[in-house]
Amino acid sequence: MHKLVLIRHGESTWNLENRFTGWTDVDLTPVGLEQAIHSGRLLKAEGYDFDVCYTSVLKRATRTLWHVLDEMDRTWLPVVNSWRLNERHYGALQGLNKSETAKQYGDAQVLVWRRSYDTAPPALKASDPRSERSDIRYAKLQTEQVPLTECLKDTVARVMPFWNEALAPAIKMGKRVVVAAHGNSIRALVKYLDNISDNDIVGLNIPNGIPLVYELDDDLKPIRHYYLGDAAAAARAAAAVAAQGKT
Ligand SMILES: O=C(O)[C@@H](CO)OP(=O)(O)O
Repeated sequence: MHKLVLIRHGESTWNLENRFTGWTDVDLTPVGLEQAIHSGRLLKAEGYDFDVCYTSVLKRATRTLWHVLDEMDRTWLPVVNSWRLNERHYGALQGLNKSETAKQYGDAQVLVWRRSYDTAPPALKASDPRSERSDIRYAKLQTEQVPLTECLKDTVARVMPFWNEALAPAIKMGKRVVVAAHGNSIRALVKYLDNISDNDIVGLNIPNGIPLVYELDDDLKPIRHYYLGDAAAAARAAAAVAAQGKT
């Protein structure tokens, strides 16, 4: 039996301000930092240890991982950063307030933009100053690989090669893996792992800064999964994420 630990980053400044974030590289708030530290303490207290760590190229996730590892006295572990674990790109919504957007377009439309499987938010123009296409961290990618918007289906399509080529082989080799990523890149992984339908994935929300443990069999099929710590608090935090897009 393998254990895979997934952690969504701690609260970010734009989570606090309730803004669509996507690939915008905002930092953790003091609360987010505490959530990361708490996750590290919890993992250590529960006897977890890792051999290799994976995260995105966005600082809210990398910093979350660093603090988790610091608390576990494991800052020396190898860390692989991949853009494939980045948050889903939020297109022209990046920077907008979620509940103001719901007031303008309605709760139902914002739910579609936030949680539908295959409807992407309006795209950024490539010339928009918010576009990440000129960001040096993506310089080695083909232009079209740096999205101008994404639906979850698009995120699944770019996360899955990373699962197949990096995460799954490492887990199969017996390595203990932790992934510090984002609400929607984790939803993409969970959709695949639990074979969640396109309709049911709409209801899945991942809370900030709480380790989500997947127990996997030898074929990497999930046996069960659970949040570490207070399960009721994790459920409340997931419900609060769901409510962020309402008026
Ligand atoms: O804004 C975002 O990039 C994500 C995660 O914070 O938000 P949502 O939960 O609305 O998909």
